[in-house]
Amino acid sequence: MHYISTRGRAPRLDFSEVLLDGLGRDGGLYLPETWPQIDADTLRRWRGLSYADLAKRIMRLFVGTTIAPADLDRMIDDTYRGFDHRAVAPLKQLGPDEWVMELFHGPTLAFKDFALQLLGRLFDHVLDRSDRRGVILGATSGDTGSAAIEACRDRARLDVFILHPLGRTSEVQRRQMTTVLSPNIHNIAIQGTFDDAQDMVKAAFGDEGFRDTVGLTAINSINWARIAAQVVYYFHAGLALGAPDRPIAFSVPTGNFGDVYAGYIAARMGLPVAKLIVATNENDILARFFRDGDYSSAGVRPTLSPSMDIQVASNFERLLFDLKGRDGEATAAAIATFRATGRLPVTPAEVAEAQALFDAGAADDTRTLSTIRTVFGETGEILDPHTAVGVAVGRDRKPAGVPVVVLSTAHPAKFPDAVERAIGRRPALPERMADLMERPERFETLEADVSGLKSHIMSHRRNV
Ligand SMILES: Cc1ncc(COP(=O)(O)O)c(C=O)c1O
Ligand SMILES: N[C@@H](CCOP(=O)(O)O)C(=O)O
Repeated sequence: MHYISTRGRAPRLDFSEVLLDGLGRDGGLYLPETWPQIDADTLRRWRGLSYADLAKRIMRLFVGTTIAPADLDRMIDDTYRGFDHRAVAPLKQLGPDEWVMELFHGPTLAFKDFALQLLGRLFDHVLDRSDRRGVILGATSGDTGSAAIEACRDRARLDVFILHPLGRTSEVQRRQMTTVLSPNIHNIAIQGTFDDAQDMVKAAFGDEGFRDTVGLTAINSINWARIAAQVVYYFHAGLALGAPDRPIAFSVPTGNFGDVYAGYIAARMGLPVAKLIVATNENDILARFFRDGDYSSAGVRPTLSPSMDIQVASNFERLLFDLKGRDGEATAAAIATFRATGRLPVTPAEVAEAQALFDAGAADDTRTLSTIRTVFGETGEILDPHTAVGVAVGRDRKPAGVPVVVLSTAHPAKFPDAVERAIGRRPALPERMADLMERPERFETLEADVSGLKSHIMSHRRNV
């Protein structure tokens, strides 16, 4: 399996290279040269596999021969053994034809653990094999950061620099990052938004000298390996509900377009997906695109679902590449126009092609709170605000006669203030995190300026 860049000017790489390189050297994002295919008979045979055994089969298609199967299998077993629920990604029925897939049973209580717990192990394996060291640089709106830190803390070959937007995460999210005092972990609060932080990460990758000097590696979903690992749970849910003999829809709370893009890949690989419902909060650039073809930037507004307070959705470029007929030049030109004018040029035919699989909607904070309240009243289940956005939009846009699985992306205890506003009770953190609010914190604050960031990394990395 080989990988190519959405902008068509970066070298073709194998999985291990893509894992370490992260972002293409032409500024593009890597994706497979061709989509692996899984036929209906194979899917039927895979019914009933454990989560880890399914992950081994799917990840092998993406990893190819660059990692020995026995090593990959061992890393996958270790990864999902660390989850708190025996089913790893359990499905819970909320109502007729409506399910939530709980993706928050990993160490940091959000769906990011599915990929990042595996990535931590993959990084170690590949760096060890080549006797190299690396610097991870990532941006977070709250959940990727803690999942990356948990996965990579105390790893001898890695330094980890995580940028979060100052004051724009929940307190639990911030503390999950800043109370990890391991010497290889460096938390930085940026005076700006998540979009500013993500731009800084991309700009640092764009400086080839810096990138090569420190051995820069990505943990955001710009890294293909992140997306690959997230494809697995779409198959897991689909198989549990009757795939390949029954199509299902997914409603996915969306910000950076990584999670729902993994669903798109599952569909491209052969999972019968009736619709992928893109559910945003008031930061609705993606909902506007899939409803009206309008991908135009607007300022980021803080909401009760802060992890989705994003208006430049990184992975959208991967879908755009397919919509543009896999033409790297055309994709690069469209992104450059978006950057220059704030509006993405797309044709009506491209929008129609996207709408064949995707639908979308947005839910504001009032709707988020009322959905948490309603679902609690109906079922006793407590949703986090991101999942509530997924349920609200899923209910609005549900295709008739098709079961909808809402991706439940975070544990409600990560957002106790929002949940309390909705139902008057604060969900408790798991016992292992009960003292989180008392633990000492460590982080630096920097301006949203990439040269300051690069100097900070040069002077704080240990791997020299
Ligand atoms: C809890 C939660 N839900 C949903 C999302 C949106 O996921 P994506 O950015 O992959 O669209 C995120 C972060 O991005 C998140 O942390
Ligand atoms: N919501 C994310 C934003 C970063 O997204 P990623 O999937 O590209 O890492 C977060 O919690 O940080």
